[in-house]
Amino acid sequence: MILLILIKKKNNKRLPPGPTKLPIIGNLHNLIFAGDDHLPRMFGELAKKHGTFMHLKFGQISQVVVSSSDLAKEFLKTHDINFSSRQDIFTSRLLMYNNRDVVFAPYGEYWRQMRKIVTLELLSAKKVKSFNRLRREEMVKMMDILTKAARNGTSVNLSEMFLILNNNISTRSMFGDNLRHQTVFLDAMKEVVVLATSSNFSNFFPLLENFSGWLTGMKLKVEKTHKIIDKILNTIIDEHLGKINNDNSMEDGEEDFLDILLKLQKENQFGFEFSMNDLKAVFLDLFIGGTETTSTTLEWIISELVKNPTTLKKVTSEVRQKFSITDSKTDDYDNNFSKEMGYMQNVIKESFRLHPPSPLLIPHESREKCQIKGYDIEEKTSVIVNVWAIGRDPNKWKDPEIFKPERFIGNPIDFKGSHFDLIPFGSGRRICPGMTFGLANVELSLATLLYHFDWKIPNDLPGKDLDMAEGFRGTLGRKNPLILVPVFPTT
Ligand code: HEM
Repeated sequence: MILLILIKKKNNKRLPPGPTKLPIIGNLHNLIFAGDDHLPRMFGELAKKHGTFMHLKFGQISQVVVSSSDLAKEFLKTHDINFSSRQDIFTSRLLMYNNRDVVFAPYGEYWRQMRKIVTLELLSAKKVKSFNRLRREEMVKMMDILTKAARNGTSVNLSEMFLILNNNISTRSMFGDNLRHQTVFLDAMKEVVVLATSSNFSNFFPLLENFSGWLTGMKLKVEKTHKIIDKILNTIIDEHLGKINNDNSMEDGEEDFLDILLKLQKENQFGFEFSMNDLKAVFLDLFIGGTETTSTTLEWIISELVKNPTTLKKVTSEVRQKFSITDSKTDDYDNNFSKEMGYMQNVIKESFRLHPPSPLLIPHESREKCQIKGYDIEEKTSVIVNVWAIGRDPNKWKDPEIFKPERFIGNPIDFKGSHFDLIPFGSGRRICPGMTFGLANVELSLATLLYHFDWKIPNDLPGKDLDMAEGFRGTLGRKNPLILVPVFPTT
């Protein structure tokens, strides 16, 4: 009898519609058949059949996928507090010191405090500005390579170059100019990024994670990578500790992220126990959060501009009129310099609309059961917001597949989190805290690239022939690298 009541109760739940679920695996077959190649598109296609509010089951994980701006607002604004947690997944737990970072920390006091510190002490507008000199030096390095290529008429792999540029800016802001550690750190981090973002069996069957992690060899792999990273971090931290102990006169503007975290820890400024492992977890976040997202953004903007020569001409003309060469050379140019370049801002918005680097945000998790639009959402449901599909929604955007920055002229919509048709950084409590840092890199790089060079495809192919295939690897980048020839402007 009790069993019957329980079954009845269970069946009474009104879940959002979704594709047929198979016993045990649920909808894992949908994932397997689609491959990992383009998850946002796969979810977008399923939404066309089952609706913008969809329920799936991946192994043991109950999953909701939302694909409209109205629903995004429900989850990220109206019910934000309930959906501000994260799933406790196997790989991130092992890599991120038991999820003591910001990205993967569950909602709670620890996450709130850490987020406050990251936002106010590390990624504030003032701190971002303090890295202007460093950013400018990295631009000069990039310019040297491009100038040589322009002189020789050779092509450059811009995808690789943008990744190196943003890696360098990240590592230098994080722990200074130690090139020896920079190379070792970057090599190990490549592996961490792959492991942290890859979907794997153990994450779908948490109850079996020890067994499956061992069976697939994933546990061993993650533990090995974690050990390597931990060792490198310990060395970098020891050196910084030595520096701080020997020199208490460090100016605000000279401090890198690690200096600040260690200082706060030493002064016991956290108001709670903040161990060395906690510090290392937050430190890794800043690198993972900040590099690929930013280089992918640049990659897509330049791709779309080369593909659309009229837009390229228009934005180049604006940049060459308004971006003074001294902007990139003086130490204290204002980060607001690009606000004067209204059309360039629209180009960036339009690129975020079509190519959000983090197209499914980072999955949120419900803290308790609730009802949305008459559907039951259970506790610990994982929520994916398909920002990629929202940006291409034909009900919201005219000619959604066409790159047209003009659509933003006289249109107040921006990407700061209050317009749900355009949320590349998310919205609400979990919105990206690194927006200012990321945009500073994107804007200065873009202005520099357009100010100094014209761009063409190798073998003088027309822009419309540029390959624009997308490849999803946690971030949504180009499937194939962007290879272009820089040309000195003739006027
Ligand atoms: C163009 C550049 C960037 C884009 C498009 C981007 C996008 C995002 C998105 C979509 C999220 C998830 C929001 C959610 O869960 O709803 C996120 C979270 C986060 N990002 Fe970024 N990001 C960028 C740059 C950065 C940078 C430069 C940093 C740090 C240096 C950073 C650090 C973080 C952190 C720590 C989180 C986790 C926030 C939390 O869970 O509370 N991001 N970002």
